[in-house]
Amino acid sequence: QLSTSFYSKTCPKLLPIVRSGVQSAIAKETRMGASLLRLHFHDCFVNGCDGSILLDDTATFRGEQTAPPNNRSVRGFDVIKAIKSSVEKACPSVVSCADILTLTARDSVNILGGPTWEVKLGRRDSKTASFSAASSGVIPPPSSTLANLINRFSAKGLSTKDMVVLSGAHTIGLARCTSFKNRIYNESNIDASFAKLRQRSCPRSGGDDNLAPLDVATPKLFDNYYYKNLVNQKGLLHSDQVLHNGGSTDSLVEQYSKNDKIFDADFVTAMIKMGDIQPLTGSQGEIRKVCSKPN
Ligand code: HEM
Ligand SMILES: [Ca+2]
Ligand SMILES: [Ca+2]
Repeated sequence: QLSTSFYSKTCPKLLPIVRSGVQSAIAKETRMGASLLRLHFHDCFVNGCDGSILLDDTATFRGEQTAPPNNRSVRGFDVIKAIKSSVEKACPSVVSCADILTLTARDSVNILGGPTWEVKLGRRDSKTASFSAASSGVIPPPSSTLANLINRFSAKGLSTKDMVVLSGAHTIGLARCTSFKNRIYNESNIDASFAKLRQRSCPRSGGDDNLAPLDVATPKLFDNYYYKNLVNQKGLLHSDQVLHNGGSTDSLVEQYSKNDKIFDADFVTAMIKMGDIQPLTGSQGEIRKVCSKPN
């Protein structure tokens, strides 16, 4: 159903409009590339890539933005809003927010030094969002075991390999102290000097919103250092280090740590698969005029 040429007649300028919006957002703040990539992941894992995460809460509706995996953590809504308004000027009521979000994820990866690929388009927007689905554990928490990560991705039709390679998105961006505190104080499969370094800005008590880079080596570049860190026991999240902790995914992590080309190629394949999760197509859903609310 989805196709790379979906808007080629109806909105021929779409791709350059989105790319320049992402470019200027990243020029203002590098982290925004990471935030947009994560937003797409958190959209796709909750009832498919349908823009549901973009819907704001109202007095009578609680959507996904305040669910535990998202609350005080996901960001980038203003950038999506600005890009959508440029797209609406060029082609009113034609392009879905779900597709715009998918394109921003692709452009973010590429602008920060990663690969690019052709994005399949034609997703439509949901008319609602689900606080309960977003809170149910479909998006795995950072305390996850390897078995839980494998299961959660498998439930979305993604393989263990897809899970390991998509986790490589943690080559960019930041995490809050609360997401890694237990690991840096209580775990033993962590490089001692790395744990000390992170403890400096993440105290045992308090500081929960203090930020640290997910990739200690090259936090602003989309590369394979995430995997090199894991081999050296410098994964920030518990859910990062379980990918290289004597289990079934060690060899894949080692392969990606040594070969950036294979990482890029497998990442592209897995991103396309993730973008294919349960899209609304045809006459399902709608094309929102504003991404934060249903028409
Ligand atoms: C494998 C399971 C995953 C877990 C358990 C996980 C967990 C997390 C956590 C806890 C954070 C930090 C949030 C905070 O402290 O505010 C984070 C950040 C991030 N995640 Fe994941 N994640 C996973 C997979 C993914 C995937 C598949 C992608 C994208 C393809 C992704 C992209 C990101 C990015 C880019 C950031 C940084 C965001 C920013 O700086 O704004 N993650 N993730
Ligand atoms: Ca969704
Ligand atoms: Ca990096």
